[in-house]
Amino acid sequence: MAIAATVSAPITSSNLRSHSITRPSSFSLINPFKSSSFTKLTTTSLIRNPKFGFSVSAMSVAAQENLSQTAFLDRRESGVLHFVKYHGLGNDFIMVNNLDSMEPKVTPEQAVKLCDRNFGIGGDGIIFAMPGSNGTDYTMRIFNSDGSEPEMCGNGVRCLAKFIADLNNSHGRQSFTVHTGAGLIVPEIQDDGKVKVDMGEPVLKASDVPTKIPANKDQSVVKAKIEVDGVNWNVTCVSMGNPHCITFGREGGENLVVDELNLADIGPKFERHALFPARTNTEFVQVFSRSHLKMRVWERGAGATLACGTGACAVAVAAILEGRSERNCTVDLPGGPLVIEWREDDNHVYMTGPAEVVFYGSVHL
Ligand SMILES: N[C@H](CCC[C@H](N)C(=O)O)C(=O)O
Repeated sequence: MAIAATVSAPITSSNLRSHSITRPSSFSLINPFKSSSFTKLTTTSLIRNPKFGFSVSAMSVAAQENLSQTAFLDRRESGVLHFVKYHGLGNDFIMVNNLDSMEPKVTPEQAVKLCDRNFGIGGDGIIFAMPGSNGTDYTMRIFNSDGSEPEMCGNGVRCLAKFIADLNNSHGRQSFTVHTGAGLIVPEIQDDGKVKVDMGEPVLKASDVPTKIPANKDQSVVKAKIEVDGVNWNVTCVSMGNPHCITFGREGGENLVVDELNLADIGPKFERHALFPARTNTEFVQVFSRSHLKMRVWERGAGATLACGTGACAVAVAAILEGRSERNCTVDLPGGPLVIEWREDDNHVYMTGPAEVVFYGSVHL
């Protein structure tokens, strides 16, 4: 599959005029950053744009049309995938409008190539907005950047909510019901543009996480000990639809200083540990106070990411189970903070955070 990505950055007609034409090309560019309307650029040449360090292509500006910014996603050219890039605190996804089918438009093998940050678009995963099922508004499926398919993605479902609003050209407070591998998930776009997500109930039963770590009397794994590469770690295991192994430190050691960890070394050893039959996401946590935690994450199927929404939820649950945190807390991730609440009355976990569009583009599959 040859990927020839056309990428549009925050460009305006002014900075297009200011650059010399370098070589001909023939692909269409989307300028989604016009405030109220959609300007379709047709191109016959490539313009090098030193301001953004990569090429944009534009030759003439077609008449402005009052279409949604994502109208180009409706264009159908065989072998071309139109997408929108979103991120949630730097955990970034290629978003695909898959509303016309329950079959993903991209295979797991293609997802690996598209997520490659040198030879593809780049991303921690690719997310498909699909028709609803079991009475929900939508369905979300996701492929990790290694091509594996997880059950759920917290940052991703916030991005999905904003993507759907974009597709519908709808604004303001709105919520959707989304069917996922973790069951029903309900994201709500708030007045300030952040997204609050009802992430459902955490799963604590060891065999459902799943983990083979010997469980407590109540079938959960809380403050258990596992040996990883000759070191004993204290861990608590939680599923948010996907498996999470949370550690606040080594056995007998002081509290973790997470910035000192070599994630690339220790992360894969947890991810592929024999005690996690479906592999696991692993969160390393530092406690600042009973309402303020800091974490780094090595994600199953994606490696070290800047943020993990299900991971932040699992961390809050583990901290509460270990008596380290209140039910409302802020979890600092490398990409920014998430606000998490594990509500006693419905046992649901709620996560609030941002989701931002980065660019629109099209690639030849
Ligand atoms: N890599 C994860 C899925 C993405 C989770 C993360 N990005 C989030 O925001 O929850 C897994 O295989 O379970």
